[in-house]
Amino acid sequence: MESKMYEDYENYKLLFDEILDMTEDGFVVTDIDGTILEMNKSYCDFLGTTKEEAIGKHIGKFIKNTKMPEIAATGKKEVDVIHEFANKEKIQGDDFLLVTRAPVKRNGKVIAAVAQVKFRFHTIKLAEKLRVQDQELKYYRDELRRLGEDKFSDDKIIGNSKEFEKTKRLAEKASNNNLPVLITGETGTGKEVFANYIHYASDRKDKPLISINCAAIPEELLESELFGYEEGAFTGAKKGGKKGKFQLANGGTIFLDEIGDMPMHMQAKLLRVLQENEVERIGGYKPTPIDVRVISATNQDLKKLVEKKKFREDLYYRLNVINVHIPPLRQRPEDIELFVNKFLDELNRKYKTNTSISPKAMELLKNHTWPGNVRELKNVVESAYALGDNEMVGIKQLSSDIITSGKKLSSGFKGNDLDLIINEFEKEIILDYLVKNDYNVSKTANELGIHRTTLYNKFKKLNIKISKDIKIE
Ligand SMILES: Nc1ncnc2c1ncn2[C@@H]1O[C@H](COP(=O)(O)OP(=O)(O)OP(=O)(O)O)[C@@H](O)[C@H]1O
Repeated sequence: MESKMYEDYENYKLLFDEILDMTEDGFVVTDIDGTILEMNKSYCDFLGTTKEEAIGKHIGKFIKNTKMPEIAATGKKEVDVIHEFANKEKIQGDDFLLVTRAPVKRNGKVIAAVAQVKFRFHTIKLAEKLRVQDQELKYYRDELRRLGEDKFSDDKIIGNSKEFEKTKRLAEKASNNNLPVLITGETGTGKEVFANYIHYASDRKDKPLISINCAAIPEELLESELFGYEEGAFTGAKKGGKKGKFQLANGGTIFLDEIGDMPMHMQAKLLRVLQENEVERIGGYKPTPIDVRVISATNQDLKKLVEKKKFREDLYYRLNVINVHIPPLRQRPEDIELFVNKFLDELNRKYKTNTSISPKAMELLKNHTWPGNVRELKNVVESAYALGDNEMVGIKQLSSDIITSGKKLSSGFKGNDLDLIINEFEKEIILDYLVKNDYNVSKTANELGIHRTTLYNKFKKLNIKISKDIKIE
């Protein structure tokens, strides 16, 4: 039975329009003379017109060599014929179209003509465009990987002191297997740099390296961050649940930074994951198998934490299969110069300058004890560079603690007379502070923590003359 809707012309038209606009092919309906009765959006777009503009006009206005009146006149259908455009200037790139045209008959009499236009060439071009884009994407992906490798390749890790070379060789060995690695070292020694290096030198390099700082995440969130949760696992749980870092790192590496700060109950859960090689999301009942290489790092003495019962002994042994220890900077002063030059190079490249460092300033940096290690050194170089005049980083740009700590170590004993040595040492410090403070005596006295009069007395005793011509380098 014919639906009421089909009897209603207006409803039928709406339905017809909707269907026509769904297809990417072009459709046109004309009366027997070629006046456009309907044209869908795809075809309008293709011809650079609109429905409002086209309907009621003769099709020849848009397609000069149109065959629609001919179809109506002959009453013959044409399937998938090639149509070459005469008015190319209007057409967006396609010279040919595949067209099916048919007369519409009622009681054997032609009442209209319809045509379906397949934008095949359009599609072929689109496919070609996609192929080119795909190639580009592949190129950039490879490039990114190459950059990643480059970033963490052996020679990008600064340091060639004997101690440091040992560490590098161990890390290189670690990258050839899948065993757990524990990286130890004081803050700022480059533990994260090494975790990156091990991952990108391993055959997991094309898979993710996922890092998590166990100290930075609130205790109550750590479990869901590491292992994920199912939908509805707790109030506020995201729809669809959430993958944990272990799942995200599947096939790759997880870097558990500051592992010494992991709460005891999480340590038990972590141990289970490492033993079973599977994770269970919070609120889940089916564990998921995982293949993840674990690298952890700490600046704490985990052994001591084990003794104090703050770290599980079984977990400690499971994580510490390969121990990569990074020596503090003060134990490898030979590397300091390399770092300073590298950081200055980076700044020069970034800001297109040519700043160098004075030998005296370099000497002080080499003699500083660097409690904050490489991170501290990097900050010092950056701030000295920022304070300088773009040509030279000198003592003036260094902070007083670097000058004093550097001096203490650098003033080797040059004579036998203790007073003489002390005087020489004192004179050097005062001169450095004077230069740093632009020969402002009050400021210098203030920074040295002595009275101005005392400072003047020292000038006399040490034969220091206040003049900007004083050369200390
Ligand atoms: N050998 C190295 N070569 C190049 N850059 C380094 C090296 N070691 C450290 N750095 C740089 O020093 C800074 C600190 O390094 P990183 O964050 O890896 O230290 P960390 O030991 O993980 O510190 P923390 O214990 O505080 O987390 C970074 O800017 C890093 O790029």
